[in-house]
Amino acid sequence: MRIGIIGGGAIGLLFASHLSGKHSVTVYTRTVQQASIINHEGIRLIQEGESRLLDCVMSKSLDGGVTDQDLLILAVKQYQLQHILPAINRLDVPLLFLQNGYGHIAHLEQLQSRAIYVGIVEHGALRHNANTVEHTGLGLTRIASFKGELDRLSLLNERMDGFPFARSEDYHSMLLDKLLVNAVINPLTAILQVKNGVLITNVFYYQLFQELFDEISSILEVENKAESFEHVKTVCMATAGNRSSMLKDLENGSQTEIDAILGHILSMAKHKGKTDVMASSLFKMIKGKETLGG
Ligand SMILES: NC(=O)C1=CN([C@@H]2O[C@H](COP(=O)(O)OP(=O)(O)OC[C@H]3O[C@@H](n4cnc5c(N)ncnc54)[C@H](OP(=O)(O)O)[C@@H]3O)[C@@H](O)[C@H]2O)C=CC1
Ligand SMILES: CC(C)(CO)C(=O)C(=O)O
Repeated sequence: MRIGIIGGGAIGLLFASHLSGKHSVTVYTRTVQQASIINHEGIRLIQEGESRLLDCVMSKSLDGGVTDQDLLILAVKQYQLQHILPAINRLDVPLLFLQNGYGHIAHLEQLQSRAIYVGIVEHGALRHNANTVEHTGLGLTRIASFKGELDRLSLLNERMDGFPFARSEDYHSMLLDKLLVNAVINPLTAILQVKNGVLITNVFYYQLFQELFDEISSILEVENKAESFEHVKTVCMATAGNRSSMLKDLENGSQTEIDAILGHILSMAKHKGKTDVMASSLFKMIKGKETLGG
């Protein structure tokens, strides 16, 4: 299968390196320079302390347009999507969106593709440079259909050791589960400047963690709060040594995905007339830090 991946960041390079074993992969980058590096030097994948060079991945700048793909994977940050949409909105190619949060869903209706899938990535990935990515945490990618038959997505039927895919029947609840995890862990770790696990081990931070979960789960009208709390806590403990993506973004002086995460929750709270004191305060704190450059 010909697979195009838009975005040569951590997730784009991770997917390119794992999928290139069985597929013909093209990475569409923002800059001509990155495409040239990938074409000349390949992609280096670091995993479990070993480094592998994948030299069969092609790369092009997205400015040249997308041609002849059987599947197009969107691996840019949620706030970067608006610049990509003009390049894909008339394509009739199956599309797979991998963004965190829920903000991208609003864009999907306007696309002409008859098959649109959304995924949540439970792997950890860190980009070291233009063509090197480290697979920092082995997980899986869950995929659900936004539009079109999920059965037609052949990736779901492939056995790929170390890089599994799983189907979800309901995109809304799949994205909300991940949204809840990111909405509780990411802003708290980013503001308190701690690794994920400290939210559980520090008694005072753990109280904040519980209170924020309570507020957000009420806004999202989560049905089984006890089970959902355990899930968020389990993810937090399983990723105890991680610096969350929001903390890393602030440390790097990059824009965060706060709009797609807490921003979406705040609009739901407003719409439903729910209390959002903590979420609203954290939103403003992150925005303030972004404005100061991290
Ligand atoms: N990293 C992780 O471990 C995980 C990430 N995710 C989610 O996956 C998504 C992607 O994250 P991640 O890969 O970490 O982000 P990165 O910032 O590492 O990568 C985004 C990439 O998109 C590229 N890009 C931006 N604009 C364009 C454009 N106009 N045309 C082509 N490429 C463009 C950027 O290019 P440039 O560098 O040149 O600006 C960058 O390489 C996010 O929503 C994130 O939340 C989910 C789970 C885990
Ligand atoms: C699950 C978690 C919180 C892991 O760090 C994550 O997805 C992130 O940092 O964005």
